[in-house]
Amino acid sequence: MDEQEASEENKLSQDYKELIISLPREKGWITPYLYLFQGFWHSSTEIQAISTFQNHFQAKDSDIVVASVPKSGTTWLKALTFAIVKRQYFPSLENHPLLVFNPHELVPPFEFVIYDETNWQVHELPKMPEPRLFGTHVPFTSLAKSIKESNSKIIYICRNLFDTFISTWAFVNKIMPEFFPALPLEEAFERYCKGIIGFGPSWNHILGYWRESIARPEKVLFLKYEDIKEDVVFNVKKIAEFLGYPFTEEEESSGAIKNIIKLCSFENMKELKVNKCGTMGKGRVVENKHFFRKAEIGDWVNYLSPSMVEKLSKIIEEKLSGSDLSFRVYDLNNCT
Ligand SMILES: Nc1ncnc2c1ncn2[C@@H]1O[C@H](COP(=O)(O)OS(=O)(=O)O)[C@@H](OP(=O)(O)O)[C@H]1O
Repeated sequence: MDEQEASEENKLSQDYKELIISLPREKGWITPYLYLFQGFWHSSTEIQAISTFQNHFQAKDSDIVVASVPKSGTTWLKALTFAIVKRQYFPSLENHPLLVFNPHELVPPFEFVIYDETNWQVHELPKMPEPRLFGTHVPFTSLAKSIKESNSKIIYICRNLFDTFISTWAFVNKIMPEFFPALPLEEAFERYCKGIIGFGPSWNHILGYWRESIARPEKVLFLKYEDIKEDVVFNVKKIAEFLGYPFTEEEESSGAIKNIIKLCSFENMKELKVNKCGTMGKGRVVENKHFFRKAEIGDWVNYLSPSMVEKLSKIIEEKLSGSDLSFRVYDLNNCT
């Protein structure tokens, strides 16, 4: 066992060490290994956090869970959800929490904050004002049972997998521990195509929430990054209605929707001090600025070779076939 692996393993309790050893494993992107747990690839510390979450989390009917594939618009959707749902308490944009907190702090993730051994915020749960807002990258099948059985709501965001892959690869290379070698694009791509990425295979993650949104449309709202970009007003109204916080005509005419959109826009958020200079996490400290890169549709054209595009296109076509699900891969506004 090398030094990095040992340091990951040290964070685990004995029971989890035994579980982890029994799982299939592959080389990780920013951790020594990813392990196949309940059909998806996770780091060892994520598995411990997910299991604790599954065993202990008690959902309330008023809870809202922002779920996503990593690097598909989570930060944006968390900001929009917080601004929409909590607008009664923060009607003014001049002293809004989103101006001084990163969206991941306001909508904490189960697996990286609440049930993560290093950050451990379980004691905060009883203090959270309702509706409680949570984030997660955990696949639908691995969510705590009480979320599925309660009347809590889930809003899910995903993004075309070409941009999601590039966004992930760029992010990983920025937050990589110094002693870790840089991850070449080609190597990352091969692992991605095999589904070996944290919380992957990404297509199975997407299909899990997609199918649930069809079976229970009142429970899961399925959103695509590209659709929100194309018509953000329509989607903000849709999110508000789905969550049970619709905008009144008066709010609409007074510019409440436009204000929320502006507050949560990439251009605004990226320039805030908290997002330029702030950090998050205790174990692996991540600079908030890395959550804001380009926010474009189709940036992948600058990175992927024709053969890579062909390979990933075929995989996506095969994996999503029969699901009635497809993605826009170029920004139509920038197409000539
Ligand atoms: N406000 C806002 N509006 C639109 N787009 C935004 C916004 N904030 C972040 N981003 C872009 O989203 C990408 C990061 O994805 P996530 O937020 O899902 O990352 S994470 O999973 O929470 O780490 C990443 O995309 P890329 O730029 O393509 O890498 C971010 O730039």
